[in-house]
Amino acid sequence: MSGLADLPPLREVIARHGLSASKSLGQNFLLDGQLLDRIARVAGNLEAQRVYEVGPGPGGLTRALLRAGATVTAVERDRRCLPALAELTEASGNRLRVIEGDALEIDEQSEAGDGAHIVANLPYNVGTVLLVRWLESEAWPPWWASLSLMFQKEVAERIVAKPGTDAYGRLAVLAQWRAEASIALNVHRSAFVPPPKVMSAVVHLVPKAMPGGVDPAKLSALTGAAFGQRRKMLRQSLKSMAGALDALSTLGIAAERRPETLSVEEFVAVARALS
Ligand SMILES: C[S@@+](CC[C@H](N)C(=O)[O-])C[C@H]1O[C@@H](n2cnc3c(N)ncnc32)[C@H](O)[C@@H]1O
Repeated sequence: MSGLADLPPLREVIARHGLSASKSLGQNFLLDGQLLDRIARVAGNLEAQRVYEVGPGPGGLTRALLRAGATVTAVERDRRCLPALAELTEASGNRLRVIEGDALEIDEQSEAGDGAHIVANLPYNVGTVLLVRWLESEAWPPWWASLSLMFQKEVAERIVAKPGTDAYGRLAVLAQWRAEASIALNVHRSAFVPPPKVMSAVVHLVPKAMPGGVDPAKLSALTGAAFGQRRKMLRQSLKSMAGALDALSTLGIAAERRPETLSVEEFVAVARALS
């Protein structure tokens, strides 16, 4: 039986299985083994850890995760990729289990198991929907141990943005409320086949230990209303949200401020008062 070291180069696998990249599935593949190892290391030491990978495609990142010693559950929508992934399952001595399906539909917690590290290189629209779902988990700490996710650079910058910047908005407040969020790695567009139009970056998020008492839906509604009219003062943008202006006044937050001047902690304090 062949092992991971004996696998043919990814380019060969892609050609043999006819895996031309599909635009509608947001497919841009990474083929450079060293870069893929660096991306896998963003998740930390994966020796004997469980990983949930979304969108393995032909399996470049999956190979790196397996090389790092992880046991991987992967969900892939494109059935054309399954034969190439089956070869990886065999070469890894069954440390890879592949589920054919849509990551937005499956019961990921029971498939991946509590404590799994989530790693994904996804089309950015699917990635942001999943990120918000993982961050808005009712149970906290959540079922996952960490998130290492590739985004287009502009989205990555919105996740880690600080108050007072143009990139600061709902995504920054939600992400930094519940996690330590950082850009771990920039990835040049030329690393992908085919190259996308924009640069990418891997964001690393680790859940924060935190007290409860804040309803994620309230924080989402609050930041949605405030940043939905980001040029307006809070007095205007929050006027139709029951209790919001009273909460601002109780907390000593001036209603004349604009949303990008509020810290994550101030948004969370208002959401707590509304929860
Ligand atoms: C950008 S490619 C990355 C492939 C591979 N991980 C790599 O780094 O080379 C995104 C992958 O996600 C898959 N994908 C897209 N939407 C998906 C979804 N909703 N559920 C599961 N997989 C999806 C695509 O088929 C594709 O294989």
